[in-house]
Amino acid sequence: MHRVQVELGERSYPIDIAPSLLQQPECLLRTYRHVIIISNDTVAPLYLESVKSLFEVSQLHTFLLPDGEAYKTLEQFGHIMTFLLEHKFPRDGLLVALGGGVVGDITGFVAACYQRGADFIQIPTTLLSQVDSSVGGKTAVNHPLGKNMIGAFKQPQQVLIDTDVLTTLPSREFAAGMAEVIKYALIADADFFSFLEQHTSTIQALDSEVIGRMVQHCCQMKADIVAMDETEQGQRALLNLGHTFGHAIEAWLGYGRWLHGEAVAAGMVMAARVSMHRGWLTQAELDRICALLQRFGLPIEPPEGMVIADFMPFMKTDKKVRAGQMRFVLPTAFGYSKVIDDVNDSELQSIFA
Ligand SMILES: NC(=O)c1ccc[n+]([C@@H]2O[C@H](COP(=O)([O-])OP(=O)(O)OC[C@H]3O[C@@H](n4cnc5c(N)ncnc54)[C@H](O)[C@@H]3O)[C@@H](O)[C@H]2O)c1
Ligand SMILES: O=C(O)C(=O)C[C@@H](O)[C@H](O)[C@H](O)COP(=O)(O)O
Ligand SMILES: [Zn+2]
Repeated sequence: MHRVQVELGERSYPIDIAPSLLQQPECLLRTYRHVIIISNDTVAPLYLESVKSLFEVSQLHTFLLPDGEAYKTLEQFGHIMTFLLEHKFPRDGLLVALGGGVVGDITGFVAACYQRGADFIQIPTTLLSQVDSSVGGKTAVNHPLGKNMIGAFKQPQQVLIDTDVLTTLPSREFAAGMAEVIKYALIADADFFSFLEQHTSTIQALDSEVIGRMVQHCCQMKADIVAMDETEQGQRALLNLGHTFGHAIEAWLGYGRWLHGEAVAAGMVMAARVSMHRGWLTQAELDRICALLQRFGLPIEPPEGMVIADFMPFMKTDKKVRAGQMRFVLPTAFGYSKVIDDVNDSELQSIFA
């Protein structure tokens, strides 16, 4: 088993990573009298029984969301709240997020708000949620006018990552998770980029050892950044590489048309194009980024028909905007990124026209 610790003082917690972790009841840090598992109608038939058997409690209930990004909404948040109140869920109970990033983000937001704060644990079942969304405490729901616009920072009590669950994940979803994996390499780790290039086939074959190392590496990188800057006052914004463009794609298309990871992949290429325009990346480096994304079946262009003017309204209301100025995370060298605050409309027009 790999363990990564997120060091946040009294809000510190472990991330445990292992195959068959969900068969090991001793993986739970502490006991609760009342537990509510939140999942969806795709994941529950696969893993709900295993997760239920981890708990020995008098009160255990399950709430199932409809599946999909389109349901990461305030409306579903309201339905969960009603369910908790109807089941007299106490503030010292435990919420369990069993699913991908959609279930994790909405459950975390419920945990942040229910009676002003309840405990929750993350049991992420997609690659994307294992390497990214289950860690760091960003929780949210979407709004038609912007992605993750309503949310809170709320750290989980622990994160349980059973890498065996990836065997049932559709390949398109696995690829979407690889976009966030590649993101870590482009933020700060050129050696990790080479590792991913060298291990593409074993990763795609779900080699247990390679997947375990890769998930641990991403969780460690994210844990280190979050420990430095929990609420994104500075360095944490690096985790947003590709997201300023990517969130615009998701919102413009309508949530769920492109997967989050697909939008981030195309967004990272757009960010890399800005970097190349500024002389920070060579054409060969841009080609190398595109090649790796494409080997994992990810898009490297924005959706057909989406022009730079379509991005602008969303990018101008991105959460990173400060004093009215857009801020972008851009690679300033291969495997090294920075937050840049002097990109303007005309530069974007000239690159993407
Ligand atoms: N909080 C954060 O820091 C953070 C980070 C990255 C992404 N996100 C958010 O995460 C969301 C995307 O998460 P996602 O990519 O996990 O998508 P998702 O939660 O929609 O899950 C993807 C699909 O896979 C299914 N699924 C999940 N686990 C499965 C399994 N083991 N076997 C078979 N099917 C399975 C789901 O039911 C769903 O259909 C977005 O809303 C994004 O904004 C949040
Ligand atoms: O944890 C973070 O910080 C991230 O930015 C991780 C991203 O992969 C993730 O998609 C996050 O939800 C985006 O955050 P947002 O603040 O731009 O909504
Ligand atoms: Zn993301």
